[in-house]
Amino acid sequence: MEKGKITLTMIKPTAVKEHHVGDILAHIEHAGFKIIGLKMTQMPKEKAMVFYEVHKDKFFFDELVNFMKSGPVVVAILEKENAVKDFRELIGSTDPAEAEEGTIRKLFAKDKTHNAIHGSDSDENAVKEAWFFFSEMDQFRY
Ligand SMILES: Nc1ncnc2c1ncn2[C@@H]1O[C@H](COP(=O)(O)OP(=O)(O)OP(=O)(O)O)[C@@H](O)[C@H]1O
Repeated sequence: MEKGKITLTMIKPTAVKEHHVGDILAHIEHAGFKIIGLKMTQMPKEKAMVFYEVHKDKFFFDELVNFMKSGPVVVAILEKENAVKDFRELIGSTDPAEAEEGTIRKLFAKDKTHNAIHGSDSDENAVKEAWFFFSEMDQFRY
């Protein structure tokens, strides 16, 4: 797993429940990202709290954690040059009302909390988040 070339994404519970997993993964692959790790999982409250720890003092933290633990998520490690920056462009703004046309959040998000998808915000966090969800044998080179 090469820092600078990977990002971590998570398709959030509402998008999974509404059967958008296939469409979202197709969107990601068509944009040139290679899936090098992939799984469905459900985070217990403690794990969701750790994942979003940087937001623990924000007013939306409880709502965010409760939402993220509410159902299965699909997590993937994605590989591409400039993965973090390019992926954040592909997903669009946190608030879907502000997201550009054609972005994943514009297409599939409902509101700021139920915003369909996560993307790492730095190369450091991408690596950290990849190890948070995937062991060595679940990360692939091909
Ligand atoms: N003002 C807000 N009201 C409600 N929820 C919010 C707000 N700001 C952020 N969030 C929630 O917290 C998550 C993390 O916030 P962050 O600022 O890191 O946005 P992001 O990087 O676009 O999203 P993510 O980390 O999920 O990729 C957002 O995806 C969103 O679900």
